[in-house]
Formats: sequence, C-alpha cells, structure tokens
Amino acid sequence: MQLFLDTEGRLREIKVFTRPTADGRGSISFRTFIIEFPFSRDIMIDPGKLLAVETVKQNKYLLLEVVDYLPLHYAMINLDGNVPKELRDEIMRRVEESWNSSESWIEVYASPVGYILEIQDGEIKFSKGYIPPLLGSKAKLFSPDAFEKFIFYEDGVNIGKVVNENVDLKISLRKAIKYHIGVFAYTGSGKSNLTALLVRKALQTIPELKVIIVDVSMEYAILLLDQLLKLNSRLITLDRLPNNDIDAGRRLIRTHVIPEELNDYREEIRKAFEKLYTQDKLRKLYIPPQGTLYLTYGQLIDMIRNQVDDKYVATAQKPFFLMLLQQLDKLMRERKLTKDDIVDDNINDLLSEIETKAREANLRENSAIFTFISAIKSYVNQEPVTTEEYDIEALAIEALDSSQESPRLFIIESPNMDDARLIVSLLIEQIFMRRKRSYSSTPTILFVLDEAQEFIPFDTRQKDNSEASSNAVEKLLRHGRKYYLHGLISTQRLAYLNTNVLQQLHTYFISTLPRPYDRQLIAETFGISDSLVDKTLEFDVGQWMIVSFKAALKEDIPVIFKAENNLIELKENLKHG
Ligand SMILES: Nc1ncnc2c1ncn2[C@@H]1O[C@H](COP(=O)(O)OP(=O)(O)OP(=O)(O)O)[C@@H](O)[C@H]1O
Repeated sequence: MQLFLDTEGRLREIKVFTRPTADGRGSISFRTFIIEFPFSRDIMIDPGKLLAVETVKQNKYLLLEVVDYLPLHYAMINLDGNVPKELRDEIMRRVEESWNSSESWIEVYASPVGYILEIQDGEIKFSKGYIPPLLGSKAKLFSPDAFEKFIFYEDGVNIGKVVNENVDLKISLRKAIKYHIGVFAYTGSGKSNLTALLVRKALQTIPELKVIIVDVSMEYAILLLDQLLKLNSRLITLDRLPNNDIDAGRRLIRTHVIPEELNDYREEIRKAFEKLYTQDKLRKLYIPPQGTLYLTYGQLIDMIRNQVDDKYVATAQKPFFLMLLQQLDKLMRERKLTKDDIVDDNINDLLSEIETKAREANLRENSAIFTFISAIKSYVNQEPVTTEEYDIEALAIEALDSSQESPRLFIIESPNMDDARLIVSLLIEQIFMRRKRSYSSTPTILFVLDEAQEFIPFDTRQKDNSEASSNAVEKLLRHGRKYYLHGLISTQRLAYLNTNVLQQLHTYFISTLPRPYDRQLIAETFGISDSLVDKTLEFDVGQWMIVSFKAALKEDIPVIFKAENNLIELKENLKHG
C-alpha cells in the first residue's frame, strides 16, 4: 500500500493564535502550520486531507489536517493600493498569465491533530503527542488507502463518504454508542436525518441493541417508518388511540412532519401507518397525574433529617434516626446508589436492625421512630399496583426484556416539552432501578433525545420538570455505561445546554453552528483548532465532521464526510414493503 501521494510540500512557518476561552475564564492557543505546495490547478489539497511533516526526531512525523489553502503568486505579495493603478493592472495581468510559473505556489494552512506517525523498517505506528516539526522539511499527503486503513475500523459500519477522498466513512457504531453520541448543528443541517440513519444502522448491526427515541417534533415515526414496520416496535403517544386502521392512517399522516422529498410517498406512508395499527404496535402511554410516584433515597434522607430536627421528637429517639442516616449512607456507598435512585426493599434489613436496637433501648411502642420505620416498610413492601394501562413501568419492562420477540424500537411522541421531560426522567429512573436490581448486559439500550437543551438545560427549573429530566439525563451520561444504558443527544444551541455533560460524550457529529460560542466550545472540548471547526460554516446539508475520542474511529482524527441520506433506504423499503 502506498502511504503517501507523490505530491510533496514544504513546511515554511508556524503561527500561534491565542484567544479567550468560550467561558471567558482562560485562554487557549492553536497552532497553524503554513506549507507550500507546487502550484497546480488540479491539486488534491482540500480541507480534511491529512499531511505528515518531519519532526526533530528521526523517523517521526507530525500529523496535520488541512484546514484551508490559497494559491499565491510572488508578484502579488506586496501588491496593495499604494502601487499606482496602471502598474497594478499591469502586474495583475501578468500574474494572470503566469500562474503556472515558478513564481506561484499553493499555500496550505493545516492544524496538528495530536498524533505522531512513526515509520521504522516499513512498519507504521500511530501514537498521541506533539513533537516540534522541522521548518523547511517535507510535508507529505496521505493516500486515500492509508487514510482508510489507519483511521477506520475494518469491520466498521458505513454511514457516508469522506469528503474529497472517495473513501467510505466506516465507524464502530458499537463503540460510539457505548461512549454516548452528540449531534450538533443548526436547524436544517440534517440532524434528524443523521440521527435516524445512525439508529437505523445501529439496529441493523447490533442485535442486542434497543432504541428509545423521545420525539418532541413528530419526525421519527416517518424517518424510521420502515423499521417500525419491520421490527417488533412501539409507536407511543399520550393521546387517545385511533379506533381502527383507517382512522390510524389518517390521523398519523395529519400529525406527522412529512419531509418534502416524501411527498410522492404519502399513500405508502398512510398504508404503513394503518399497518402499524393492525400489527398492534400503537400504545397510549399513561402518566400518573401526580408525576413521580416513587420515593427516592434523597427524599428519604430529607424525611429522616426532618425527624432529627423536629423539636417534638423525643431526644432519646434522635440517635436512632441518626443511626438510620448512617446505615443508609453505608448502603448507598456499598451499592453505589445516588440520591435519585428509588428506594426499594433493599432497605428492609437496615430498617429492622434499627427497629430492634430501638426496642432494646426500651423506647415506647408508640414512639415516632417505630411509626416512621413501619410506615417506610409498608411503603417499600406494598404490592405493585397492577393496571391494564401501558405506563412507564410497562414500557421499562418491555425495553429491558431480552427475549427475541420483545420490541426493539420505541418512539415516544410528545410534542409538549413538559410531558416529554417528565417521561424522560421517569423512564430513565425506572430503567436504571430495574437494571440495578437485576443486573444484565443485555439488552443494551440507547436513548435518543432531540432538542437536548430542553432536557438538560443550562438553567433548570422544577416546575417545568427540567430539574428532574436534567438529573436523569446527567445520570444516564455519567453512569449509564456501566449498566449498558447509553445516550444520543442532539441540539442546535450548545449555549443553552448544561455543558458539563459534553465531556461524557465521546463521539460528536458537528455541522453548521452559526454562533461563535458554540464552535469555540466544541474546539475547546475536543482540542481541535478553531479554524477546523469554523470549516463547518461552509458545510452543505448532510455534510458533517465526526470527532471521536477513543470511540467511533480507530484514531481520534476529525473526519469531514457526507452522510448517507436516511430517506434513500426508507423510500426503497416503503416502495417494496
Ligand atoms: N445526508 C443527507 N443527504 C441528503 N439530504 C439530506 C441529508 N441530511 C438531511 N437532508 C435533507 O435536508 C433537510 C433537513 O434535514 P433534517 O430535517 O434532518 O434537518 P434538521 O437539522 O433535523 O432540521 P430541524 O432542526 O429543522 O429538524 C431534509 O429535507 C433532509 O431530507
């Protein structure tokens, strides 16, 4: 395999740019390398291409990614308005004629990607790091074959084409999902299309995976309609269910966003919706009016503290309440429980132990401590209320069911954000609780949250349920991996997102983000240069930059690609389905 292309350039200069960080608290520097290549009108140097330059260490090269380039002509370097007009015109006329001469070159701007390439006895090795390059030394362009071999996993899933390389982008979807995914782009850049594509490919290639999409914009039932039909699935709504298949077809067509490109497919879509009804895949989700119905460890601790502080509780009982707190703390540490976890019968032994001790101390039978303990005991030991309704619990049970015939794709539709936040918080908590109670690595569950800034906002408020959803999503992203629970979140405004969670996402897909703050934040979080992130401003619809940290790609190098259009396979399947 040819590692480098024949075209070579030379490293002329390194410039360092420093700017304040997005939060204004510090500063950050980026290096831009300036490399000269021979002038050619069909030069293969486009943004995203990889270059290797010699470093001060023998056989070691620094890897750079092309950000931009500019053809330059020596005669133009000092040409400005000070030169008399006639002379200027004459110079420019001559330059126009002599671009293909020794006076011209292509100036390439590139950023280091944090890698060293070592070539020893024909063996090639990548390692992370930075070694100062040798000015004046050669810069070599990676061949497409080398690009493919070193950056992508051989058995990766193809999700598009690398821009300017004629190479398929192959990613490890399994790893990407394992370490959570972020999709960041302005409205209309193709976020939903890419998300649907990733979900589609993941369901096709990871048999133990289940996907739960919380859809506030009523898009995914269409974007994944063929998958809803093909797989065992659920399309879940908070509204009354339709009475028959005809009613279902009409209603669903009316309530969903149909992309323009699918205008010719309205009939197929209506029929597919009718079929979902006859396949018994529609469900109405019941949410209890009082919202959360569970006692969490945090709430229990508060209740005990109130007893300790209560001046009407006899002093003799207070040590027992304190003991209860200590034992709870021990249990929570041992079982790695958080304040948001739901209290279950795990705490029975602990309650009995304190009860016995209180009895041994001869406390009166009607003491507050006995009443308190027995109330908590009867709460945790109560029989679950069984209802016919499809509620969060039923949904969680289906999602965690590892049998072949259980549903794999769940789309929960809730255009009302408050409801959506409540569903997200209850569902994540419920699934966590069940997974912790009976630990299993299957199925793996991926939660997909569009408009993530609504679920994990920068500012949370209790009354619109954002505090609850924020806690739940943060827990999913921080601790989910241990429990085979994962997240894909997408947003158009990073500024409104609780950015603490960004570090938890190891694979980012970025397209056009018009606000500088959003781009700067991405650049800082992933240590990629501003100029590379700024490239996304020029992206066409469906064009993305994937940045991964030890996840989707073999090496953590930002790659610019054009995503496959999710609608192509959808149309194909609707036509033949
Ligand atoms: N990879 C792609 N190839 C071709 N067309 C695409 C691609 N991705 C998106 N599109 C088209 O671009 C348009 C916008 O895409 P999409 O709805 O996914 O954007 P979005 O970012 O989710 O927008 P919004 O935030 O408004 O939902 C759609 O018509 C879609 O079909």
